[in-house]
Amino acid sequence: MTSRQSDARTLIKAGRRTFVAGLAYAAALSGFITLLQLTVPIFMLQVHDRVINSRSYDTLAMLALLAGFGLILYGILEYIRALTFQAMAGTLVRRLNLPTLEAALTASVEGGAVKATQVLRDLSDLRGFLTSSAVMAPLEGMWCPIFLAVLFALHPYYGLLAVVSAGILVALGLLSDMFTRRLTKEANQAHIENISRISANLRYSEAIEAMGMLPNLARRWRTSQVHAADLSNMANGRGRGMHAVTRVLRLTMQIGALSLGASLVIEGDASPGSMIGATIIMSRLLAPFDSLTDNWRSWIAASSAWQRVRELLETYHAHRDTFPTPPSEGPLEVDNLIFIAQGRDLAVIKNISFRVEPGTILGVVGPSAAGKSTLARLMVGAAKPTSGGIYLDGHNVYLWERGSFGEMVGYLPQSVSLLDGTIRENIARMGEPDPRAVIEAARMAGVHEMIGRLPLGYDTPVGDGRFTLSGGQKQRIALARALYGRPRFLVLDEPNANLDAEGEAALMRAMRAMRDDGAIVVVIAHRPAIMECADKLLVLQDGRISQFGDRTSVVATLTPSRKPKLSTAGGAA
Ligand SMILES: Nc1ncnc2c1ncn2[C@@H]1O[C@H](COP(=O)(O)OP(=O)(O)OP(=O)(O)O)[C@@H](O)[C@H]1O
Repeated sequence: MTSRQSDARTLIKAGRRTFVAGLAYAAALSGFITLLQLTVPIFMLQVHDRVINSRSYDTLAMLALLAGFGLILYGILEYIRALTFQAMAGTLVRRLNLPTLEAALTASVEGGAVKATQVLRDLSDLRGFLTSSAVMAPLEGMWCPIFLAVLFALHPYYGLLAVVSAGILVALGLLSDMFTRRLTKEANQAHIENISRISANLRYSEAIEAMGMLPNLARRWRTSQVHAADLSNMANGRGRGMHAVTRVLRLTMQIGALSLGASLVIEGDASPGSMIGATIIMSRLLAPFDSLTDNWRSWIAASSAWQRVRELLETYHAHRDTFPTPPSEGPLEVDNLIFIAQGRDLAVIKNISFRVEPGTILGVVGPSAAGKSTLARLMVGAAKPTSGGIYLDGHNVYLWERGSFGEMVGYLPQSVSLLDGTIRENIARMGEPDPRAVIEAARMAGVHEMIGRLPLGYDTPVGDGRFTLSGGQKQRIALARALYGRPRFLVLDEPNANLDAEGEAALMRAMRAMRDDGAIVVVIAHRPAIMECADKLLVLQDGRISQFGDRTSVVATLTPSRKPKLSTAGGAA
């Protein structure tokens, strides 16, 4: 068992414990609530059998007082039970929120974005379920024997009728479940996949719009939607049918109870009061069975949601250090690093090792699909090495506590996306912005003046889906975000892809300033000009290091016959 799994299991166990403890407490409360539900039938029984016969107002007043007290207590306990579930839902979601979000992030990095979105939805559905009436239904059902005991005490026939009726309703519930369970599950799954697929596609709305792909997408979506709707309709149809049968039977049973009571009264075997009381108790007893199937379905849906949360946590819960580590002042060491992507056989990074001292700019070049971006992701701990490791001052970057690691690291990914917030918030990495540090980072990225020219300046809202900035502007703001707080370790993946000459010059100035400050700067680029400021060059080819050393000596060893293969390195020459 890996540590990642054991950590996730502790979390899952804690979640289950919270649920079971809350359920046990609520079950005990439900016992008292069930007893107090007898208030009205017992009151009616007493009024019929005592007050009407004795014509005593005193007795009526006393009974009304006792019943009032019982009902107030009932209301209070109901309220406490609802609060218990609310607290349980709150605790469960609070405990799982961050780990689930972290696991969802890891899943997204590893290509499981659709699954991740669904699970975040599942967590919120679980919260809804835990505060719904469906979760209470079995608790109420488990105290049914109290009602049964009272019915048997009133007359054995009432008890027998109740047992038979409850048995029939349970059998109907099971039958209904048997008819609908598989269909409901398939319909839910189809619906989830549908929504996830279309929301994933909507992120590429510009390409869809520009190339007129909507009709094709709509056709595909409609086909899968019709399939999901068919399954859902079939399951609902069967469920509703069974529900109608159950309801009719339940009402018939109540009529049966009243008829039985009437014949017992006629025979002199029971009092009229007991007839009224028994009918009410009978209806209370059978009421939960009415929505047995609906509640059952909610439980199934909740258990599937929990299953998905569990799976995500077990598969993607990243085991990292929880103690902050001080910023590194030491070298970057890559040690026998191998990376095999999930579900792939072939390694993307094939056993590479190198070392870079502080105060160095390392340029990484190589042909397309050589593994450069993967190496960048591994360096910043966004991907987990399959074996070997990457160390900063001797500490494993993947295991590093994320908060302290983030303070020390600047990363500009290949595909830049700004988060939903203002420019100021984005540069400050969505934390509390330090105005001086924000402006310093923006100046270093050469973007301060450009931001100043925007109508709302640093308060301009940006993020996916907002079209306020050009590609180059976004890239420079993302560069400022990477430079924020003068990180000791800077990884820039294609930072000049969208930059003009002025932007590129600012970028090189920033890289040199960081290097002179003692930082390690790793830069991946296809456009060669930027490699002029590199101290060392690493040529990556098919996941292996083909050259590594001082820029001048690496460039010198690149023979003309090899240059075309390494267009960027060749350019650097
Ligand atoms: N998570 C992953 N799952 C599957 N394949 C992956 C994953 N990460 C990387 N790869 C594969 O590894 C190879 C290298 O990808 P990478 O993005 O690192 O190349 P690159 O050198 O940065 O290329 P480019 O210069 O075109 O950006 C590609 O074939 C890619 O499909």
